[in-house]
Amino acid sequence: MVELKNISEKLESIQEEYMKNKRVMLSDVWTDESASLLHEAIENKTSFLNAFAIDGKYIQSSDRELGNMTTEEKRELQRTIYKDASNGIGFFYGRHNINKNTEFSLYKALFNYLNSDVCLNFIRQITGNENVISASLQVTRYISGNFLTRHNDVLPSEGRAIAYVFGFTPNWHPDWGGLLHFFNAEGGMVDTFFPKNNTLSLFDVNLPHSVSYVTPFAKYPRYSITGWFNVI
Ligand SMILES: O=C(O)CCC(=O)C(=O)O
Ligand SMILES: [Fe+2]
Repeated sequence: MVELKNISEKLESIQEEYMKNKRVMLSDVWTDESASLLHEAIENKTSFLNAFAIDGKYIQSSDRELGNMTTEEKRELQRTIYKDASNGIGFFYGRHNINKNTEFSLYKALFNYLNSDVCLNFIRQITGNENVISASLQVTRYISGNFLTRHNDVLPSEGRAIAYVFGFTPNWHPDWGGLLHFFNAEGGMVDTFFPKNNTLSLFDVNLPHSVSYVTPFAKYPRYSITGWFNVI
């Protein structure tokens, strides 16, 4: 069983903040049992595929596939990824997709919970978006060298309305990167959400944002469960 804590007494201030900034970060969101079950599953029971693009083509490679590359191949891959990133479109991070066909019982329960009326009503209340009817999800892992350059999450074909990030990273140091930055329309940085454990960041898909480069000296991976609340 996974579930969020009841936070009805804080709801009004959360709503106000979301309405004002189109983003909000909540702390201590999962029940203690859910937080530790999810954390343990992400760390020990989840296989990640490394997502990146080469010449505009979306690629997902396992850690083993990347590990088996020669030094020369790795260097070439890095060069290609960095070239796109330097032009403003780049990503390199680990992901594990969860959907209605997922068999692992905890992730199945998580998918059902995030798509339940209890959870969707909570999101509708905070954001004022009454049309939210589904959630899509993935587990993500950012290790040293991973990043996601500035973008928005608008994708009409999937009806994305609100992006969410459940943080599962205790004891993160800002020097390690992996910071969720928000930008205004002029490209100025307006806010930063710091990776933490048992948090929920919610933001409007129109807000430009990025995940900063995770430095070579990051002690741990930055783990999250992330996705979108959708209107279709
Ligand atoms: O992990 C995060 O903080 C944000 C991820 C993100 O922006 C995305 O996956 O589109
Ligand atoms: Fe995003």
